[in-house]
Amino acid sequence: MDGAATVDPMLAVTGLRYEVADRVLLDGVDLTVSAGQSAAVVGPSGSGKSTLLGCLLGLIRPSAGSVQVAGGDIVKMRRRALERHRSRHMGVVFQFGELLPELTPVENVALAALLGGSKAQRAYQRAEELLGELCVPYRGVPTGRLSGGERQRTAVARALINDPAVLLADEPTGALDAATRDSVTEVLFEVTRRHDCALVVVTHDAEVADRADRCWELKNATLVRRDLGGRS
Ligand SMILES: Nc1ncnc2c1ncn2[C@@H]1O[C@H](COP(=O)(O)OP(=O)(O)OP(=O)(O)O)[C@@H](O)[C@H]1O
Repeated sequence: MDGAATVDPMLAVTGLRYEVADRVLLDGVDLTVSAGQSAAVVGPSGSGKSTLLGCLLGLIRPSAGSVQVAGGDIVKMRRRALERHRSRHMGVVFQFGELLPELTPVENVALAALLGGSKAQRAYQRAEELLGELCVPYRGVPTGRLSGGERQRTAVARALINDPAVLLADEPTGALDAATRDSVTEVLFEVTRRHDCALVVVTHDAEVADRADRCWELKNATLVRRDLGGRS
């Protein structure tokens, strides 16, 4: 959908329901995130956080509810339209980066733009800019040779390359040591503000959850607001 930059909230989830086997994993889940804002989703293992993220990405189709991304309801979209919408308006950072280790960081980041339909010169130029902004060194060596933190910053650059309205992160610091975790956390929240994205981060990491504007716990299939040390 064009003109997404003017649509806010960038992400609006309403009445989401999903059941698997005989268990209801999501029931009446509502979540709204505006441009430049962040929401953390926490909860015990098995509570359904990955399932929720799958619904937000359009990889899992809920049995009820809507997921408005940049003004378009992805639940109602057919596969091709959904893939286009996702590539155009959503960026994802996974726990282990999910980058291609043989490609350079520039190639990994540019690839997402090329798949999104960008011209090669523009894709590579933008990839260089983003990697510079996120302080990824050695942009010409295979990504597999970078440190864990550098790889995650490359993954953040890749998530940003198509100027997404919505940024989703699944345990982005889960595989990092404490010092690296802090720098990746900083980058994630900083780019959310600078690039005016709506960020949803699923995390077990209290430090990450604490940085978000809002924190929600997935409990008994619904999202319950968690207090962040007195912040509202
Ligand atoms: N297709 C499926 N068939 C059967 N059970 C499923 C299916 N998908 C998810 N589940 C179950 O639903 C529950 C929620 O899974 P989910 O991966 O969303 O939890 P989670 O909160 O992300 O857990 P973790 O923090 O460990 O990653 C789990 O008990 C899982 O085994």
